[in-house]
Amino acid sequence: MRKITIIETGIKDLLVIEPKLFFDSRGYFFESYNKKDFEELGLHYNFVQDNQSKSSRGVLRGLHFQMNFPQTKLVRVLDGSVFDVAVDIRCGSPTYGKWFGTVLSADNNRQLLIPKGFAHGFLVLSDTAIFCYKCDDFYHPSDEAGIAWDDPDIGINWPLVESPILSEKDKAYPRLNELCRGDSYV
Ligand SMILES: Cc1cn([C@H]2C[C@H](O)[C@@H](COP(=O)(O)OP(=O)(O)O[C@H]3O[C@H](C)C(=O)[C@H](O)[C@H]3O)O2)c(=O)[nH]c1=O
Repeated sequence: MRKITIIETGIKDLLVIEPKLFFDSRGYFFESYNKKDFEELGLHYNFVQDNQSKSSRGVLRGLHFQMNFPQTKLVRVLDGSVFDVAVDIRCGSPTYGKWFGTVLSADNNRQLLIPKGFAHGFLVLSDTAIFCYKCDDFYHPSDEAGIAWDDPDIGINWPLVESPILSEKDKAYPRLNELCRGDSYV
């Protein structure tokens, strides 16, 4: 019995994944990742690194990607809720520059499968949020890159109630049109 449901996002390869929960008098159980289920759905990834971060309400982390060592990410929320966003920056993609956002929370247990070639970020909606994710390549600090969270050409509709809390690094990222012209990154 397959224990995940796939929800299309309108952007090729970017998928929302809903796990099947098993409830009983003690609470619930679900498999947060099963390689066999993924492979039966044609989703062939070899995740090599798990990450976890905790953030307060209003924190926005992103939009990040690794330039030469791009990572597929399978992201979810263990506690609280976030508005999670992925932007297609695959040069030449028919949905290049298109964004998709969805609420990931400890209540909906939804996950977002973000393939290589996307920039990723999230805004914390709850008092705090614990965010965790699997990556299919390792962290390469010198390879980190990013796009301005408020790039007007992308036009992400962040559910902001006030200015987000950003790292100095995230405040300084360029707009997408400064990154990619034609079929390659500049
Ligand atoms: C990403 C990463 C970071 N670090 C260290 C480097 C810094 O000393 C510290 C915080 O790093 P950073 O400010 O880049 O963390 P985030 O802002 O959460 O970055 C992540 O947030 C967005 C949403 C992503 O999708 C990326 O996975 C990642 O860029 O953790 C590591 O040691 N390993 C890692 O894989």
